[in-house]
Amino acid sequence: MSSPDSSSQAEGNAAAELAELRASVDSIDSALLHVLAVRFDITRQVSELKAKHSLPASDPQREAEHLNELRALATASGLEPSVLDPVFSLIYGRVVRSHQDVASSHQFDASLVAQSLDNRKTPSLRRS
Ligand SMILES: O=C(O)C(=O)C[C@]1(C(=O)O)C=C[C@@H](O)C=C1
Repeated sequence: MSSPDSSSQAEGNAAAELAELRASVDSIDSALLHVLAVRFDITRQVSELKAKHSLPASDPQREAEHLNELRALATASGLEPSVLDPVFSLIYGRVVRSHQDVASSHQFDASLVAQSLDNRKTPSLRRS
């Protein structure tokens, strides 16, 4: 049987090992966050491009094809491919919403410009 001393030492070792593993998890999460921020920065440019050219916000075929490529990559990296589905469904959902928001604000801007051009055409009512 282990003495109280050796079991508290084992607990201390486990706590130290857990802290070390958590530090690794934390740095990986920071890297993930950074990569995600860069991805959203690029898809923000896609939002602008799609809004400017009135392209559809969502492209299910591109999503399906890309997800298939990623599934193959996941398998090759020893990852269970199904973990990708909820992650990418969330990412695509967010991106499509951003595309829609940017498209609406472009439409709003365009209608304000049209309105102000229209107002300029309307003869002003002058009092005689
Ligand atoms: O590639 C596009 O057309 C995008 O809008 C980007 C993106 C993505 O986040 O990867 C987002 C939405 C589309 O449905 C497909 C892909």
